[in-house]
Amino acid sequence: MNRDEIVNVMREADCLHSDAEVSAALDRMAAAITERLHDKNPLVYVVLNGGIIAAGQLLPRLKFPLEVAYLHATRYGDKTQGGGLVWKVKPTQDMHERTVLIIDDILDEGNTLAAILDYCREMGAAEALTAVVVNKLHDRKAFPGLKGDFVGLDVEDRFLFGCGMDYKGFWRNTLGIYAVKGL
Ligand SMILES: O=P(O)(O)OC[C@H]1O[C@H](OP(=O)(O)OP(=O)(O)O)[C@H](O)[C@@H]1O
Ligand SMILES: Nc1nc2[nH]cnc2c(=O)[nH]1
Repeated sequence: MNRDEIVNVMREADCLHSDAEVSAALDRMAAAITERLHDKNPLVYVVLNGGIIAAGQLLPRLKFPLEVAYLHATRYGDKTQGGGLVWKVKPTQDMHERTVLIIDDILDEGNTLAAILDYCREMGAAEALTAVVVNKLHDRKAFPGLKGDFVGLDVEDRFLFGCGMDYKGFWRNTLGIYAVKGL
């Protein structure tokens, strides 16, 4: 790890959405999730690592009974382009006949969430929905029309970090959303 590089990336980054804007988006998401799921006793899966901030911010805004669990699936590593999805931890709870909500930081190409949704449906979930803070705007989605069910903000097609998204493993720990200079 080159600490100067990590510090400079933040210093030079463009802030695309401030803490306050992300917080307002999370409020809107929580209201929409509550309206849809308040009486469903959902099983909520956090997608590690990126979903950690989204979940930490969103879950306390949901004032109804739910269960929380985690899974770990990754396809970017330290790179700015995704590869094949690697399951590090598969879901362990029985999701048969359950309403499942998947929380992640970003729907970019959507391969990650599409694979997780397929898995939940194979495991017998009654319905599987997704909540993402960010949807990246471009025409490279895994399939046409792929969308999150609950989306905070649409963001331009740049390499992002913050709010759970990392730059070489760092800077997940902000609420605001940043784009790397030149990417
Ligand atoms: O829509 P996609 O193009 O599939 O990309 C979205 C995924 O990429 C990031 O995870 P990453 O693979 O970087 O793993 P991490 O969360 O552990 O950093 C992010 O947290 C999403 O899970
Ligand atoms: N850090 C980060 N991870 C991602 N995973 C998919 N898209 C992105 C992105 O723009 N930034």
